[in-house]
Amino acid sequence: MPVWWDKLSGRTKDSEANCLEGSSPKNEKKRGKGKRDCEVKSFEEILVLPQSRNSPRNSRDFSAVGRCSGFSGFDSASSLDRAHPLPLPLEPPSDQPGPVGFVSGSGSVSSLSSSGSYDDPAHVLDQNGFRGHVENRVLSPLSRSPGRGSRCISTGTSPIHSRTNVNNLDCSNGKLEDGRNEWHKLPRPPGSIVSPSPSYSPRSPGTPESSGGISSKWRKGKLLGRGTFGHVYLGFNSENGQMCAIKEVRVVSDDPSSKESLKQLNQEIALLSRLSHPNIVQYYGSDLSEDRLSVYLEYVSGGSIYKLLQEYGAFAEPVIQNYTRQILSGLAYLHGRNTIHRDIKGANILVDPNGEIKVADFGMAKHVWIVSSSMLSFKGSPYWMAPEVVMNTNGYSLPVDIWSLGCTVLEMATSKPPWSQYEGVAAIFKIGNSKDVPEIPDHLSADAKSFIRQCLQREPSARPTASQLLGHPFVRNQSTPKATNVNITREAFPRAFDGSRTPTALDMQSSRMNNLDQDDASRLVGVRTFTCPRDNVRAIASSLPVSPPSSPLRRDATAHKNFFLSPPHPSYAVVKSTLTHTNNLVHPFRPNTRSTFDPWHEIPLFRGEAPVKSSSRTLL
Ligand SMILES: Nc1ncnc2c1ncn2[C@@H]1O[C@H](COP(=O)(O)OP(=O)(O)OP(=O)(O)O)[C@@H](O)[C@H]1O
Repeated sequence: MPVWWDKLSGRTKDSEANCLEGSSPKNEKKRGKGKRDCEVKSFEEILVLPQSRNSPRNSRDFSAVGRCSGFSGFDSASSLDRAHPLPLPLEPPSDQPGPVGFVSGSGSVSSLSSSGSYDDPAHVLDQNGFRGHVENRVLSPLSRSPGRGSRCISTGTSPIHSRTNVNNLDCSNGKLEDGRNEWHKLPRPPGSIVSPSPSYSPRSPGTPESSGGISSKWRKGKLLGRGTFGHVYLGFNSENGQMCAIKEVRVVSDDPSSKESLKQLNQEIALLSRLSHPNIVQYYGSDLSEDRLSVYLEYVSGGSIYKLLQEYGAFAEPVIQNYTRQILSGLAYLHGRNTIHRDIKGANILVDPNGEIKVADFGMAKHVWIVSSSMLSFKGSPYWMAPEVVMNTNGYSLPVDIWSLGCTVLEMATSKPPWSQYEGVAAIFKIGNSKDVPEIPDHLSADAKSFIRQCLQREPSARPTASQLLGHPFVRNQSTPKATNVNITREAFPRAFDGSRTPTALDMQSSRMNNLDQDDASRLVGVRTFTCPRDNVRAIASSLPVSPPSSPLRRDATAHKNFFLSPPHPSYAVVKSTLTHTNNLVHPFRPNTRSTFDPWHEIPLFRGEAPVKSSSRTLL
């Protein structure tokens, strides 16, 4: 559980106990005083409280208003805008890397409803049936120990195990003070991460724990970059020499843009805290201090693809192949967890000095959620945006990332995103209203062209999935041991690795290519004559997080639209029908099948297939 959680939730033994006894309406009626104690304030309520009364600028005061174990969201008025409760990451028992603790007894799922988290797409069961960080709250022994009037026995020698840091998950032995075993072990969900604390690094085993809370472990260093939602600094742990990236958003109680930034960062935490993959930037932990929310992330020192392109120009094809394969690998993992990134572009893909790719910036990411009604918002960066996002007719789903990947491959090949010859608004209409696909440069190999064409199919259902694309010859024909990554990357960007230039992060700020500028915004607002996507463009203008925080696009970001998602990606159905017609094939998308059939050879195989009908609707 992050250090700040208790600050926010203001747990007391009594209130916690009442909360943990279950918060079903039935129980709440029974509990009387307990109900009052357990009353959950939305984060919005917390943020708008007058300074004189429980000022949120003072973290102690958060505790006075944020009772129990959660809050219902930043904007309780809108189910779409309902924020994710800040996640409660778990520290893995040091001696038990596999299983996680499970709280038995009264720390029931029903207590979770008080946080409103059931309404939250990021808290639904993933395809493996695991509940992500909602369950973390249940799983954490600490989430209930205070409420039971007991505290955990600390077995660690580090001050991290002190009582003041109970929320740092010090109950690794699963025992309460009185020696009772209060939790039992469950198998860890596949792909789940149970220890997103900064001291945990899956690729740096044996990292010693440091004293104090999460924030006290890290000293803030130089500015690495600025994003739409805050600043990113280098963090250094002077006890163990480890580095991290600290993404910070300021908490300003009555500032809507601060609220939006917090919401966005909160969403990023919610998703990232459940992910662990070599090609996805690793989440370490988070902390809410008096006036800012900080997220601790794996530090990726090479900068983004966008930045490398700005500095060194277009990449050679082997580099593109290598990076693309790694991005795909990250996407396949993400999509396998029904999560859409929604903002794949060079600026959000980081490269480490070994040439290892890390997909970053999950502020836009969403869990695909099957529900009876749905709402989607326009999100993404215009030049990388899939047509279905612009058109907003049938909703969208995982294939939007595949389109954006195609755009990113073009970006790597030309150092510019597709449609870059058009102004932002014109590009949006080009994407949404025309039948054109971006130009593919002649100098690319046939495999590269074929790969890009596959990604940039206007019909989302025709786009192969990330897993399928991993079998495409463009990325399949690589041997990519780590050393190869290093060599390819060193060769392509010698100065990035010889110390002759340390790229500054400030020059990473968004360019016109990445973001609509203010002029674009005014023009967007003024658009009246377009027929088809006019409403969509308006919605984009008001909800796209593609402009600087000061832009009216950001300040007036209120519009969201209701619509239903496309049916599930039907590529597998297409494959199935293909198999019916081509007897021998076992799996046409994997190399070395019995047939010599190459699914990537020609596109028409995927064309003209009607989407599989589905009655389910998906919420983003
Ligand atoms: N893990 C990291 N390691 C190193 N640098 C990072 C890391 N995360 C972010 N940065 C730097 O900070 C910059 C801004 O980060 P990021 O894009 O995540 O912020 P954001 O507010 O979410 O941005 P956006 O405007 O794209 O939504 C990046 O371009 C990069 O230079």
